Amino acid sequence: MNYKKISKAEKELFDKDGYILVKGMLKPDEVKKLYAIAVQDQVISHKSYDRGDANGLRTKLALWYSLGDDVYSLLARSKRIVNGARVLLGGEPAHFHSKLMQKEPKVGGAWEWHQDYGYWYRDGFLYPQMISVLTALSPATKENGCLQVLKGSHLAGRIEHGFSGEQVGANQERVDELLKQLALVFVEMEAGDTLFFHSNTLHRSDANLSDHPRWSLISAYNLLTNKPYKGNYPSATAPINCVNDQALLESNSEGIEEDANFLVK
Ligand SMILES: O=C(O)CCC(=O)C(=O)O
Ligand SMILES: [Fe+2]
Repeated sequence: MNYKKISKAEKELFDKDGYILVKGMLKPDEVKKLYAIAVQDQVISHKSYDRGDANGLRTKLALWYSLGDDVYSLLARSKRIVNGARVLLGGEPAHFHSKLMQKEPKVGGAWEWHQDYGYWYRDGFLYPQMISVLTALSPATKENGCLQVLKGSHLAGRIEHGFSGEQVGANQERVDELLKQLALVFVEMEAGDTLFFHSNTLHRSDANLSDHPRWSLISAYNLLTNKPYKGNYPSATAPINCVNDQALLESNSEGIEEDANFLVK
């Protein structure tokens, strides 16, 4: 089977726009398997916490640091994803964390405009040499609150972030100015598509008021040399133990282990 590979042209686009969308990164069988496991995964379910938005709507998420042999981690460790991170970061990546986002019908909350580096700066990463890799496990549309990105906003550098309810958001005055100049793109995705975006790319999403869930897996990578100077994030300071792209389909894992190092809220 041939799997997608990030090309030089995609890297150039990423450098210019701050993101690239890779259609069909996962084969239909793979995303079907991943989603079926995710929705019945009791460990994910009880390790999840929620984040409220300004209207009190809540998105559930489970976040863990070190990668194991569960199917989600196998995707985050797969050659195609790690190689994508390597090409786009321009060097050897390490894995910071992965999270399973569960934006349920009618209740899934909105996310304020932010840069992921707005958070990670506080976690002790000195450089924005970091990337988010979001794979849609179910279709993402305008109706169910797909991700929105401001094209080219990564070139603005890190923007000041402050608390906005339970979330951390980018300075609104700057966001408003950038909104006048840059294209706002609704990133609609089919299940199995993957979006790579720069850690300084401004993004947000609307609440999911539709009848359809929006689930996604987001893995964050840093350049291995960009180790955090504080905190305890073992996987962010070590090379990734990569697996072949076939590993996901070959795995017998039923879900994530109870003792994975989850973020506990
Ligand atoms: O998937 C979303 O709607 C936004 C999530 C996000 O940006 C984040 O968790 O940093
Ligand atoms: Fe984000």
